[in-house]
Amino acid sequence: MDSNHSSPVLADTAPINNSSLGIHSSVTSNNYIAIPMKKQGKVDDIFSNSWLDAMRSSSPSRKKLIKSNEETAVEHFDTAYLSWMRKHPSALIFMDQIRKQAKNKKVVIFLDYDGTLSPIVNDPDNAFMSNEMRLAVENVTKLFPTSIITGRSRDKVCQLVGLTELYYAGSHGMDIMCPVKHSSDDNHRHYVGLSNVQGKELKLVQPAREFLPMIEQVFKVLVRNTKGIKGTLVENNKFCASVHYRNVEEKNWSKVAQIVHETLTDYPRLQLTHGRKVLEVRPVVDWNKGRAVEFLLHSLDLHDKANVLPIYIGDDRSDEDAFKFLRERKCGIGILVSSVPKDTKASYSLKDPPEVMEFLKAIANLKKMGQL
Ligand SMILES: O=P(O)(O)OC[C@H]1O[C@H](O[C@H]2O[C@H](CO)[C@@H](O)[C@H](O)[C@H]2O)[C@H](O)[C@@H](O)[C@@H]1O
Repeated sequence: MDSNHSSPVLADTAPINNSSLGIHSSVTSNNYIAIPMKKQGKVDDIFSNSWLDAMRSSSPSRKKLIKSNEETAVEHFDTAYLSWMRKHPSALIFMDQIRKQAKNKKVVIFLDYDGTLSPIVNDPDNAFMSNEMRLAVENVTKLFPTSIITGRSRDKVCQLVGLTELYYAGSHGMDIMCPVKHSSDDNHRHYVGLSNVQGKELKLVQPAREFLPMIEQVFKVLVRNTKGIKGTLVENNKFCASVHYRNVEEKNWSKVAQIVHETLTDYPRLQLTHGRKVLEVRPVVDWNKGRAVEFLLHSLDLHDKANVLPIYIGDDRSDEDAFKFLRERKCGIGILVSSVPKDTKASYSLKDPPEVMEFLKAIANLKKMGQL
């Protein structure tokens, strides 16, 4: 691979038309789903098709070993994974290529939390990062400007990460705490206030602030409406509400989808995105993890393409907005964390959080040895 952007660009839209029902929904490359303004026809059909497909594919598990004979256990899936890795090579194996791209540039690190720094677990409250990972992140923050960009609320992720020398963007980038900008700030309209954290003056930027009461309301409605479905968990992520179905029996997934769908018909200013076994309800605003990366680069005065190399590591569909931003910017490295082949705009891949940790250690070592 000769550049940051040599993997194929994906088709922008995978249309899902239920035109016979008078409903036109589509999943875009950003994974936003248009919510039909009014219900028509048999809504059940919708959930048995597009939504359910998206729900099933949201967090695929690795296929089990299939023994082809006594001696060999062939993991058929590996063939597909290896072929996918030709397009999205391992950032660890291709570290030297990354080092060359970063040479004489200021590296800026962006990290997603769940599935990137912490393993995916059944209970979101138990998604802890290991102490070794925390140390690896801490070492990186001492060498490179580093931000965490997550779907979780900013408060929650600050608590989970527990490090102060980095910047946090919660609610898929809609709640950013970052340095006070030195030069012109074209996003000043999103500015909410100043905060003093351990003697450092930081500013708070919340582009969807007006939606706060609406999200609080829809959160309560979703909790009430999904109460009867065993295993459902609704999480309040401040500027979005996440409806988890990881612990719901698959036969009930269509019920979860239907409830979320019906709830959203009362909220035309909210939209739905899919994450890993989670339906994310968020405001219809032109803001996402990609916009957050762009905003942070400006706030850190690190938007100069000639001298700065942003590296973004994430595992989920919402991270695709950041990968897309870097790809379109033609400067930056997107790394998808996945142990299965996935459509992505990232250039490189890492298999799982332990590999992310190895990558963070490796890039920190290169810097310490003066090779970056
Ligand atoms: O942007 P992220 O940091 O990746 O956050 C996305 C969502 O992550 C969390 O949910 C996911 O991880 C859980 C814990 O491992 C898992 O149980 C769940 O199935 C995953 O979807 C978090 O709980 C959500 O609020 C975030 O939006």
